[in-house]
Amino acid sequence: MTRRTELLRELAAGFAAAGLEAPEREARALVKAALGLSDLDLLARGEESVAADEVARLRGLAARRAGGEPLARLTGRREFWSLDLSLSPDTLVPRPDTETLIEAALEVFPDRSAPLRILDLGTGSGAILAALLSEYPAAWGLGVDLSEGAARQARENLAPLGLNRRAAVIVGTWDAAISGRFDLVVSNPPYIPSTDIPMLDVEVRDHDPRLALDGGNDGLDAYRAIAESLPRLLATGGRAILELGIGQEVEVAALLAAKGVPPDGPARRDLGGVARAIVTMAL
Ligand SMILES: C[S@@+](CC[C@H](N)C(=O)[O-])C[C@H]1O[C@@H](n2cnc3c(N)ncnc32)[C@H](O)[C@@H]1O
Repeated sequence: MTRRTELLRELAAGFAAAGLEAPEREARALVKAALGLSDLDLLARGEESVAADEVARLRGLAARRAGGEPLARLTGRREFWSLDLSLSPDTLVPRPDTETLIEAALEVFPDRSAPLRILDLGTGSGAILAALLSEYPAAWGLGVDLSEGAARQARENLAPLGLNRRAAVIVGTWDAAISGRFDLVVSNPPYIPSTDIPMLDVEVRDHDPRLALDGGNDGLDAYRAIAESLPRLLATGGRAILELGIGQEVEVAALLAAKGVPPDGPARRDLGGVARAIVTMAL
């Protein structure tokens, strides 16, 4: 018989030996997610036993976690903007930093009842689109992704949230299949320079799809394509909000300005102080 506390200790010891940064926290997160338990279940009812088949399952998951597989990949789920999203191998794990884009949107479009037309380029799991539609109940949105698997996943995430009636997701390359204008164009494009990809943490390099990471030689390919199309995609008064990789603000601002859609000021910073969301001036 294995008690919850014993299992936690065993998994944490394995994670520490594997060099994970926060072994106890990781063990708690894995046990909670895999067994559907709360912090209270672990704290106040830690002496309860775990069934042998569950222990075996958890040991298997822990071995994968110790090998560098992110928790979100093991559970197939990730929370973004308090929305519970499903992942597939075709989707990036949405990052907390990306919530800076949602905050920027709420700042520049403060009227929550506005019937915004929203375009999310490279929608992946649909995280950004779902968060925006949940904040703007009268808005309508279109998600685009080159990956068919990601587009399918985005649709599967929008439906249980009741957002599919106000959204469509299509497969395509950036704006190729799109006509019409939008009040808000958002994108978290792939922005890692191709040659940096082998140096990324194993959790990212081996578990996020390459299509979601690779921004070409200098990391800016997607921004060039998006900047080119913004003038024909934005409606009067429209704004674009683009996520930036570390140190990309100056170059992306110049790309946008060159196409007549300059930033409205400094990029909004994420919680780590990184210039993360660049916002264009209203057209
Ligand atoms: C960094 S991920 C962002 C995913 C999601 N929006 C998020 O923030 O979690 C970039 C997304 O762009 C998509 N993508 C890459 N190249 C593309 C292209 N040429 N046209 C459209 N989408 C593309 C990828 O498949 C991936 O889903």
